[in-house]
Amino acid sequence: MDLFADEWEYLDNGMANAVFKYVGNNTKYLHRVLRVRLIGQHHQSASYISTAEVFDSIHASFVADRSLCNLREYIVNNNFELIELPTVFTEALTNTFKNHCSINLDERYGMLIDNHLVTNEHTKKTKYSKFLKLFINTTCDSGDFPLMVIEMKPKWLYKDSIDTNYCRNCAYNRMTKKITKKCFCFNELIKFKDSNLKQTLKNMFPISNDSNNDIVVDSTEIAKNILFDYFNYNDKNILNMLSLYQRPTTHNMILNLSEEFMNSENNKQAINDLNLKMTLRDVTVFIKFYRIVDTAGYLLIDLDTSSSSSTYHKAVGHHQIAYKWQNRFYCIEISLVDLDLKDIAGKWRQWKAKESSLVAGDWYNTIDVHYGQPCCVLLPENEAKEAIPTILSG
Ligand SMILES: O=P(O)(O)O[C@@H]1[C@@H](OP(=O)(O)O)[C@H](OP(=O)(O)O)[C@H](O)[C@H](OP(=O)(O)O)[C@H]1OP(=O)(O)O
Ligand SMILES: Nc1ncnc2c1ncn2[C@@H]1O[C@H](COP(=O)(O)OP(=O)(O)OP(=O)(O)O)[C@@H](O)[C@H]1O
Repeated sequence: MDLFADEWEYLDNGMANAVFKYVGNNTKYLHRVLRVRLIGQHHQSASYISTAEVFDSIHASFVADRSLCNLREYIVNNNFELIELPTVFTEALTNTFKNHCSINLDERYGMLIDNHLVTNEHTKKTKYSKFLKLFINTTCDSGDFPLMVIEMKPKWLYKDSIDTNYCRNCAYNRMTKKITKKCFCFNELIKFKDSNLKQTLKNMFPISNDSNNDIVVDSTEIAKNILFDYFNYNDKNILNMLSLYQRPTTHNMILNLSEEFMNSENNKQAINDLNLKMTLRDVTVFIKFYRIVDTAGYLLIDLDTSSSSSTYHKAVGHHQIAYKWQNRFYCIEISLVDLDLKDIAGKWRQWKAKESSLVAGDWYNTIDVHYGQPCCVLLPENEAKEAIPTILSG
């Protein structure tokens, strides 16, 4: 056995999983995290979805199935690996980290994933909201630019109806008081009429008055410029792609769910599709930034200088793009994690109840001046179709 609890460090956890970072010397686990299931509401119920099932569904839905091929490389990039966890290891991990989380000891498997947060004691972490975090390693390995990582949970990236004032994210955040004053909305990064992408990026990453660290201020500015180029000129950007695959196939899909619909054999495909859409409405996106220089200071990637944008860019793949900004070269690398299949049989009633509360409370419409003006007004469906490519080529 080569798994030892004292070689793992607790990183974070959500509702269903805890994530541990490897800090030992075994090359097999270097730069990887281990994701294990927690004891939760449903961990002993018949509808519990195990790590092995999550792993198989990621493979079946996002890797083997070509219909979601525009997301494939953001997922393959994680190098997901299913590993069997010896009971002694899980027990030791549970004991060591019992103050942080309660691991499900019945689970036989964990998932190894590439570590996207290469944090250390020099990392400055800024949590702008529950849905947006920025990590900057203030020690610069690569030229004078630090390694930066943005972690975002963009949630629902479309509007079901153009007639409502707020999108689901804004309506839901107001209803649940998760966010009481809006600074930005992820839907503003999706192309829409009169969008002001530069202002949105400013609102997303405000420079705090007490920030006297030049590296943090300068690198955040560079990252904002690169992100502007990425969201403005790249129609196949990750948020456009998520938006495309998240959209419901019928109007009021969740509100119309019923026992009859859920129990009908004829609806199996529609139910699986909805489950996939709900999974994609709850994913995490990591965007890593670094400067490209090799040890001798030479450029590693030839850049396409014919681009119309102010920064020059070249796609190594959709998930990895090189940019030139003020005569320096940077790379962004994008990964998609937390692609857990939902327990649809156990959850659809909650989803319907949430949607009913949003509608009953008129949260999509009533304008709340304290929260901020709604500016998540998306393009009408016919124009949106033109803005977002529907050709699903690889
Ligand atoms: O209902 P939502 O939109 O609040 O989403 C839940 C998430 O809340 P959030 O919006 O991130 O604050 C919630 O996130 P947190 O654990 O609260 O960070 C879960 O992701 C939950 O999914 P699951 O039960 O773990 O499968 C999510 O539940 P699902 O609706 O995806 O089933
Ligand atoms: N590959 C990774 N590299 C680095 N950190 C990670 C990685 N995957 C997850 N994390 C961190 O661990 C946290 C919890 O992980 P994760 O989102 O998978 O848990 P979860 O229980 O599924 O969350 P949720 O309840 O939101 O669905 C994330 O917010 C992120 O900060």
